[in-house]
Amino acid sequence: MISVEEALAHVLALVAPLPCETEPLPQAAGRVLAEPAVAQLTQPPFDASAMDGYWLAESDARPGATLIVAGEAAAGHGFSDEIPPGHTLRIFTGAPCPARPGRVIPQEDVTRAGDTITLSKLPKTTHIRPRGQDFAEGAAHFPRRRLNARDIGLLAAMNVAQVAVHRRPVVAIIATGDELVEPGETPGADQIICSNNYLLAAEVARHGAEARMLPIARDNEASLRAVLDQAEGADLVLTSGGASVGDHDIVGKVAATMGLERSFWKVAMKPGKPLMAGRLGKAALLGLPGNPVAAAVCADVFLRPMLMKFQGLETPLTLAKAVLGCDLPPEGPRQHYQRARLTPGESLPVITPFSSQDSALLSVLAESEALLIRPAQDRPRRRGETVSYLPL
Ligand SMILES: Nc1nc2c(c(=O)[nH]1)N[C@H]1C(S)=C(S)[C@@H](COP(=O)(O)OP(=O)(O)OC[C@H]3O[C@@H](n4cnc5c(N)ncnc54)[C@H](O)[C@@H]3O)O[C@H]1N2
Ligand code: MOO
Repeated sequence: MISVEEALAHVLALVAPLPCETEPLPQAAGRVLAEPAVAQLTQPPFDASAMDGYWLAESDARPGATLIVAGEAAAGHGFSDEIPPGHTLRIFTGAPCPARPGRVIPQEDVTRAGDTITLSKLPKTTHIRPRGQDFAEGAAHFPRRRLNARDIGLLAAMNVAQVAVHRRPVVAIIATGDELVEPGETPGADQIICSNNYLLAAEVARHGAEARMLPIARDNEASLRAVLDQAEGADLVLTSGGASVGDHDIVGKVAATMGLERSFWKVAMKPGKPLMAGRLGKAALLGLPGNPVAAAVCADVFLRPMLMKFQGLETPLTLAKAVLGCDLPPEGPRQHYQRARLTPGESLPVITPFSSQDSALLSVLAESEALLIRPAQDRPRRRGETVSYLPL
């Protein structure tokens, strides 16, 4: 068995960033830029008023001064004539200011009578947003993460109507097992519902990839081979079940006959021990254990980094710190990912693993907020000790 760190290095070695494609901005949220986006203009393009009020030249800015209103500027409607000394410009938020030193007095701070205003006090700020305050033409935006709504807003303001992004990875999802039926079907007496595919498809979508759900493969060579054939063209083949040592665990065997170059089989982690990975034709293959929680934990630890790398991102697993909420016994030879609850603590949150850690319990997994990580052969831990966890 190899360590989690070694296994992660192996799975990442199976992945290369996918080529880039052009996407119109409205479709770019959640995608990863393949090259810097460049601002096509300067923002704001002119000195802009930040308030509804009156623009006046700096030389006229004296408390008590009375000025004549010479014209009006609104957002989208500049005022191009000169404002002579002793005059002021009625101005609204977003309107261009005259191109000489001046300031905007909010309308609350003046007294208006007919065509004149009298200044009461002079605010400390000019209430003018200088040209280029946000960004200049040619400025680059290249966040190393999936684009969020705030990025899309910035790119739109930069007049970037389309972006170069990495292609989304296509993930073929295959469940294996004679016992499985799809949700909505009526299982026979010895059958259960296939849940792994749905959990995995949701993970795949959540991380910006495209899930291709394939039919359930039965526990025989012909069926599995036929379904694996349907994975043709996917960037990643994600199987679950049939990974262990039982007579019906045939994923490794069948994939080998189809040319799998196996990187590893079995990882010193709990749950997730029978995990396998390799290259199958042009695709990477990640063979998850069938136990639903084992599949889910392996998705958190291995699938997510793979999906990120396909999209040009190398995001290390970010572990957080918490304080143990209970005593724990020593650990065995595998790194243990314990499903746990988080509650607020003094400086760090308090983490308390659920009492049952059986890797079939989806009800416990669904309540979990974190995976407490216990190193292999960890000594007993006492309540109050600081530990690491993977947030869910
Ligand atoms: N003698 C040994 N037996 C087992 C070992 C071992 O080392 N020696 N490892 C155990 C561990 S750890 C795991 S994890 C499981 C994983 O085995 P497989 O990957 O071969 O999974 P299956 O046997 O096919 O299924 C296990 C379990 O999960 C259920 N399952 C499978 N697919 C789905 C699905 N799509 N949706 C919902 N549930 C699914 C299946 O019905 C089984 O109950 O092996 C242990 N055994
Ligand atoms: O990976 Mo298995 O479920 O360790 O429980």
